[in-house]
Amino acid sequence: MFHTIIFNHRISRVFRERRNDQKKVYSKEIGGIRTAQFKVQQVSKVYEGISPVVTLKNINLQFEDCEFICILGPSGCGKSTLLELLAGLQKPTSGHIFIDSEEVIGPNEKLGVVFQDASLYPWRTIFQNVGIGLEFAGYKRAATKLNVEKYLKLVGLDQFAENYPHQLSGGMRQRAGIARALVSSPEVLLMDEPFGAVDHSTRLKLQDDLLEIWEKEKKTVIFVTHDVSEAVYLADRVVLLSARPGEVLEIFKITVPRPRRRNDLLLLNAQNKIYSAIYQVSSEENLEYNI
Ligand SMILES: Nc1ncnc2c1ncn2[C@@H]1O[C@H](COP(=O)(O)OP(=O)(O)OP(=O)(O)O)[C@@H](O)[C@H]1O
Repeated sequence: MFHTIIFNHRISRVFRERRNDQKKVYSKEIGGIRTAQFKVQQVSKVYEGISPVVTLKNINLQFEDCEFICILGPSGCGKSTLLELLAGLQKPTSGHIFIDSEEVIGPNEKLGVVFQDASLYPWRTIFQNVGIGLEFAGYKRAATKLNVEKYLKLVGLDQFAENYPHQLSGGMRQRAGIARALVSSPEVLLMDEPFGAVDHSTRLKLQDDLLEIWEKEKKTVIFVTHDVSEAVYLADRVVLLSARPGEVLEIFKITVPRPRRRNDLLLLNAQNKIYSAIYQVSSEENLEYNI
């Protein structure tokens, strides 16, 4: 709920501020294909307090257009913090994040975010939840309706537009969260363990659905997970973070052709390579990975 309030408050402010000067360009591209140059330069994050928590250290990353990146790491290594920095929901203590050479200093309409708990308003229907960003941005009802319907269909929820979140399963609520993030045509989709709270078979189905959406929508996707098999199945590249303070330990390029089969030996090999890297570090430095 904390995420929901912060997210919606900041998003609505940003949308309102930019509405007038960007509306023309933005409406042209709504529903269309937009991609971005997205990079992270020397980013560190320290949470100040009685005992400051150094969470991320010297992160350098560059994301390619339409790339599917998974950020993998042990519990508490700073994955969610990194995603919140990328989303502009928090500021780095040092370093910079750029999208299309514009520094990310707050929520940005080029970035769509999906959290672990879907963060839907319980008093709004699924249609109203998905359309909330466009509503705040002042889009005309007809344009909003067209886009919301398009994305509800894409995530398989067109029959549930008038339902309320409590009338949907956890997996369906996550789909609604994905539709809400996509409806404003972001260039980058940021996902923080979006399937962490659903059962195993729903999770596998959602992974396949997400890949199908990604193929159709051509977005850069940055997906946080602590599940090695999920990362390897989804990603073009897997960024492995160390235990806190999170540093980039290794980046694995997953070259297994798509569509992938879960029991493909090449995928299993890729998983083993990542496990080896994790265990090597664990035994050398006594790190604990909850994977
Ligand atoms: N707002 C905050 N204030 C102070 N410390 C924080 C804050 N948010 C996170 N932390 C600390 O930063 C560290 C990283 O937290 P974060 O949630 O980013 O990790 P994570 O890798 O996503 O963990 P998990 O996989 O368990 O969700 C933790 O030690 C956490 O206690």
